[in-house]
Amino acid sequence: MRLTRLFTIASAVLALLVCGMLGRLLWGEWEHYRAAGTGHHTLQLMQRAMVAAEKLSYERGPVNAVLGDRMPADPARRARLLRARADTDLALDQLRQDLSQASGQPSTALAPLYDALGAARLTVDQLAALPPAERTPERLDAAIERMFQLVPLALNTVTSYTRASEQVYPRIARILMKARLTVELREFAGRLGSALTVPLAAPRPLTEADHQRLQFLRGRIEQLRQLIKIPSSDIDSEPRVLAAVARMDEVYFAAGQRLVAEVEQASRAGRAYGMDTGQFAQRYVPCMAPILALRDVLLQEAQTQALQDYEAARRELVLALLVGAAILLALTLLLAIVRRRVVVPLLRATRAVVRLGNGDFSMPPSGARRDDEIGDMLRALATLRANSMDRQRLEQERVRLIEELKLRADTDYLTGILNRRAFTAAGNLRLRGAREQDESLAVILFDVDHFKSVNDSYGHDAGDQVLIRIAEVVRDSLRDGEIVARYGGEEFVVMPTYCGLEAARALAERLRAAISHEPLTLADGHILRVTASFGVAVAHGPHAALDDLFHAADLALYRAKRNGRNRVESQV
Ligand SMILES: Nc1nc2c(ncn2[C@@H]2O[C@H](COP(=O)(O)OP(=O)(O)OP(=O)(O)O)[C@@H](O)[C@H]2O)c(=O)[nH]1
Repeated sequence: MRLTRLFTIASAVLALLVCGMLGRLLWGEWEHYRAAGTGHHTLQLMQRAMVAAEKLSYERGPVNAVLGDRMPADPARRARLLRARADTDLALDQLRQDLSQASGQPSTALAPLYDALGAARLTVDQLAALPPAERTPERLDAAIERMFQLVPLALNTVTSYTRASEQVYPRIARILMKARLTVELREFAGRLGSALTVPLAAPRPLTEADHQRLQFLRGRIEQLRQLIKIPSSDIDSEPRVLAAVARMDEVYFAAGQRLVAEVEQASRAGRAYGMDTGQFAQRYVPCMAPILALRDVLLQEAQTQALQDYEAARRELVLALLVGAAILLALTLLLAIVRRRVVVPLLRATRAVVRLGNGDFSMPPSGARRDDEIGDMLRALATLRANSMDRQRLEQERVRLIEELKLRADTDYLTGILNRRAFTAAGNLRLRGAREQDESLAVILFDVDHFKSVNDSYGHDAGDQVLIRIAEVVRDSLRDGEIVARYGGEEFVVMPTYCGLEAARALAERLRAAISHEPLTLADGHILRVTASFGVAVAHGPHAALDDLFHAADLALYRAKRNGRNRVESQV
């Protein structure tokens, strides 16, 4: 797998793993934050439901007062009942609104309670409209029982929300439990007061059943009191909570219970009660207020803790977001650095090595100044490149020298045209071609006339200049395929392309004329004119040999010399 691909896949896998991990972490924190928000809201709902239950309990006091009223009815008692009902309705409406808001649609959770409340109020109103004599104990019991049934309906709502809050806030579950117990305590305290409604309204002495009922309710109330007092969390030792509990003991369990005991004692002694239902309620109901005050203190503590949890969850979510963003940023930076500092230089180095292997030095390795392992590698690569370039240069020099040597082996050192060895080789090749193609091959041998006198008169260097110039003149006069060589001393040989004797003679004549007409200017300014004598020979047929051809040309040249020089002779 290519390194870039491997790096891309590794980066993607790493990024996925980190994102997954961060996603899981953030999701957990988000859930915690959302649950804390929902739980906080639920706690508020629970508080509302408790208030509604309390108002329903409270409404029974004015109901008892109205039911125990004589004729004509006391307008103050009526007005208090209407106020109590309005308070209950307001509390229920607020609870209904909050429930609707929480579920996002109109809530029907309180429908059974509303129905029962409407029916109970109707029963109370119908009974209150009757003359006191017709308000029989059975009718009064039935009306009060209907009112009793309302509180459990409201408390069901309280109970379900208490559980919901406890799930989100296990830490404050014990506080909520105690708040719930105070609501129950208030309810049973209310029932204790209501148990005296009928005897006070009649008025009549308490029956044995009344006593038993009072005994049962007192037992339940004492049980709830003990449960509330059991230390279960740090909150129990909070000064505010301790003060609220002491106030409840002092007001309800001392003054409130004493009032109930007074009625009981009066009944046992056969004395008049000295108060009717309304007067009793007026004294008894305020005694229950500290129970609700304790509930409110506990709920406030629960709210405070829930708010702290909500804030803590929010802080943790923000912190997790920041940490997540920092991790992603660090990972991105790390991958970018690894890519820039390791992967890219490695790829460039690889490309440079591959090019070096192919003899291409056009890509110098960059970053060799780096002070790390990659820098070491790039420096080694630069050294390798320099060495390879040196080696290539040496190799080219060697090839050039070999070619030069080869050229020198084939070239005459003075004139630069072919030497005798190279001409013999070329001549033999061409002779073989002539034999194969059944062609004629000619040789023109010529020799500078009286050359010794040139040397003698102007010096050996001047003689050399003459030889160089004659070679130039002849070379310039030849066409492609016609070869000229220095055969030795002042003797030259020309081999035309395949041709017969006449064509060779014509060429020899042209060369002779070119040499004789060319004025030769020496280095010292002297102008010379030299001539040359030419011998031409032609070979043909399967048995033609180069030596024979030269020999024949040499004989013709000899004849040209003998016949006066500066002329062309051919074999006979
Ligand atoms: N400067 C110079 N002279 C050379 C070279 N090779 C041969 N010679 C001279 O060429 C002369 C040839 O002289 P000869 O063989 O007597 O012939 P010639 O004087 O040309 O007279 P003919 O050939 O009969 O016309 C000699 O003096 C050689 O020394 C050379 O490379 N350079």
